[in-house]
Amino acid sequence: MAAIKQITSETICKILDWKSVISAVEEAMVNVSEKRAVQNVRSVTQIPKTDNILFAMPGYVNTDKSTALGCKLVTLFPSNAQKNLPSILANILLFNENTGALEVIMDGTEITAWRTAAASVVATKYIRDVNSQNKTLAIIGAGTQAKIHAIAFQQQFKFVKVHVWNRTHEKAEMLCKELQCQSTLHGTIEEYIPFQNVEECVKEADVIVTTTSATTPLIHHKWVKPGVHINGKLWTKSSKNNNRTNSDKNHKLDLITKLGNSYFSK
Ligand SMILES: NC(=O)C1=CN([C@@H]2O[C@H](COP(=O)(O)OP(=O)(O)OC[C@H]3O[C@@H](n4cnc5c(N)ncnc54)[C@H](O)[C@@H]3O)[C@@H](O)[C@H]2O)C=CC1
Ligand SMILES: O=C(O)C1=NCCCC1
Repeated sequence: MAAIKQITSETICKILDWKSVISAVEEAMVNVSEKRAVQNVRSVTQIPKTDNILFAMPGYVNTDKSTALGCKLVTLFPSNAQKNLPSILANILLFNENTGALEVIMDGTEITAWRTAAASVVATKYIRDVNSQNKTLAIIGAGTQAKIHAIAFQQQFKFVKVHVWNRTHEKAEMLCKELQCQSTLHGTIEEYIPFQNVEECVKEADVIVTTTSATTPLIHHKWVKPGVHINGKLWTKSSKNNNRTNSDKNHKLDLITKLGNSYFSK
């Protein structure tokens, strides 16, 4: 049996670039839709009496360009934040499609983070008229997904303002400072603004990304502009809270399009 190849996070980080990742994610979505890829529903193993979860995410793709059989194994340990570790850690296993032998184990944490933001970019690209309308992006949260969404969205769309709200305001301030420094270094002119209040953060937004682990809604539909595009990035035990927005009988959020985890309201 051939030796199993191991690809570390250092190597993965050197390889990833936004143009390739966004185009690969878009291609993967098309392959799933056109049945060139098999993507079964992930299995969820929760460790009893904890919030800790192991997800198994298998997949197979067969196109003119490539064939691959793989499985991503992801852990979600929410209390890792207090240990200075990412709450989501992932590894990806690739198998020989003729023999089933394991050939590659690669770090999947960065790939998962980039893939998730790239999926939001693709959804936003198709649902919004990105060039003429997207002036303000609002990000709810200031963790891993908040930062990577800010980077991916600015790479693709160049919003003039990026608003950030987080439960702990200092973290929103820190993220804005970090992103502002990076944009200054790159000579771009966008403004990163931390908000104390969620309503103020989202009310002018053309696109919203929710990136928290909150289990109750944080945004009320009455606060958002007509036509706003909302990307909901999350995992909860209760799928009914999955878009982290609120609506009631009199003011219904009208979901006219759903693509992956993304919603558009009119
Ligand atoms: N990191 C990744 O690669 C992926 C993450 N996700 C999902 O995205 C969401 C965020 O993940 P990460 O950014 O990795 O986590 P993180 O641990 O880096 O950040 C979590 C964020 O949620 C906020 N938060 C937690 N509980 C809250 C509450 N009750 N109310 C308001 N805010 C609260 C924190 O302040 C922080 O901003 C999670 O639901 C996760 O399952 C989904 C796919 C991939
Ligand atoms: O890879 C993904 O997609 C994940 N979604 C929810 C949390 C675990 C990873």
